Amino acid sequence: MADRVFIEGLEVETVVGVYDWERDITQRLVIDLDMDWDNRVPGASDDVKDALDYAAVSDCVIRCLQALQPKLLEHAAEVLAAELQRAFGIEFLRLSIRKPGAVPAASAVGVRIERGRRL
Ligand SMILES: Nc1nc2c(c(=O)[nH]1)N=C([C@H](O)[C@@H](O)CO)CN2
Repeated sequence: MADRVFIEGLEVETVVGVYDWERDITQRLVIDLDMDWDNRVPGASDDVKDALDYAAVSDCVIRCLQALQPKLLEHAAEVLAAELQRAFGIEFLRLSIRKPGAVPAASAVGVRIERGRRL
């Protein structure tokens, strides 16, 4: 299945980081998601109930990360991937989390994972 629903550059402000000083502030994370979904069904019905609703997924990402307040980006990615697969029935997804301010000499650092089985 080559069909996807994607979200790029979703910005989430949350407590994140391993150091003590990071637990007292919020920082910006930037999320990219690429999710397998059979778009032929909503393509035929023109009904959002058949679609993977990118607005609902975006809300879920923001709520999940703000509740989790992770130390590591790896933990954030793992929990987020599992929650999105469970809540929306996504079989396979690619997820990256960037932390733009973390290494001043780099424009961004982060993690990227793939979870699930391709459709
Ligand atoms: N692989 C990782 N390395 C580091 C992480 C992380 O989440 N994953 N986090 C930090 C600190 O929180 C850093 O971002 C503070 O600037 C260091 N390395």
